[in-house]
Amino acid sequence: MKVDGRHFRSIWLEDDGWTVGAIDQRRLPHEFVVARIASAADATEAIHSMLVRGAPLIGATAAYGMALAMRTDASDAALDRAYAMLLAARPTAINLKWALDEMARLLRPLPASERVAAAYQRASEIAEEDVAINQGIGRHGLALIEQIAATKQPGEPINILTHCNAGWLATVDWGTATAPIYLAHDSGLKVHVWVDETRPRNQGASLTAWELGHHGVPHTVISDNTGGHLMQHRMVDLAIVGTDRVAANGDVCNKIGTYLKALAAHDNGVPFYVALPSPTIDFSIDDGIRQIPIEQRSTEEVATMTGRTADGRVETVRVVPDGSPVANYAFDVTPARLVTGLITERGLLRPERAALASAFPERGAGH
Ligand SMILES: CSC[C@@H](O)[C@@H](O)C(=O)COP(=O)(O)O
Repeated sequence: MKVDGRHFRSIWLEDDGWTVGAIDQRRLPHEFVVARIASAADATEAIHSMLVRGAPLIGATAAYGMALAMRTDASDAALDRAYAMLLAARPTAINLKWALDEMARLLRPLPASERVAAAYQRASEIAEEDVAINQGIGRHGLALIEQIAATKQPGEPINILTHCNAGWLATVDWGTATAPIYLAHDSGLKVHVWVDETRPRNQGASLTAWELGHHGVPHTVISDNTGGHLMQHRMVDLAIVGTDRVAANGDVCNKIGTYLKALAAHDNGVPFYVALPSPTIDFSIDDGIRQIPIEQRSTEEVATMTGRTADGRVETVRVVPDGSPVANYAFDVTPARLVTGLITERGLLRPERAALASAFPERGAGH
């Protein structure tokens, strides 16, 4: 997508043909800084520190991380070490394991002399596939938005609520939840997005609002507790969120607070859709609530807030009294029964195993 007239993806191979560039998402929206990833350790740290974040982008970064590892040492032992190190970078987004498994399955049978070129090739394909998948999600989600648009009076906006950042910054390009929104906006539909701020790291306020603003999509940032009120007053036509892992039974894991939005949507008859690329499906588990590992992050994220002062300095301040215990659960799981539908690259699906398995037969059970 465009930033100040220049086309950017969230991650790319640099012109030198081996280092990887990425937008440092920890610095947005205050500063636009490009980071250089030059080793598997750099890639691991980029994922762990949330320089890059969002399930599909974590997967693409890990794939490039494997390629960087092979460039240094293409032995079996180095492959195993890089796999284990990258896998441990973050626990919840299954795209990380999916991408590492893709790389390992390809590289293990090859002689060491062929591994570097093959790894870079597959990592670039994974990135390109993500872009194509998101465009597919966009087309199917656009049809949904068009249906709602047909029920509106001329000039009346379609109000879409989203949580966290499932935009182009969370993927290689386009985003998952935002792909239908960008296509709808670009096709001339009058969309307006309610952007949940998404404490504690404020991915909505810092990243989604930044993206939508740069693309000219009308939006309003709201505190995380506002969605229920808006839904009661018919101010939300549709909710679309992203996800970090969908269990085979259709349970959806996403950024903390998603479950509460789904409950409010259910109570108010608001359609609640989840946009996902197929690598986000974990066919190996059947109970998202009990089986998906929920990342617990530093309590500092809850106890502090970072922002820009009036004179332009970026500062972090404490908002919790010294001595008060703090907990920081980063994700929650929305049960499939609260999900109206899944927007995938192969169309809208019911959140259940049979629908997922028949849409993605090549994934089989457990892959
Ligand atoms: C297309 S991204 C979907 C999810 O990964 C996104 O909504 C989310 O929860 C990201 O969490 P984050 O902790 O910022 O990596």
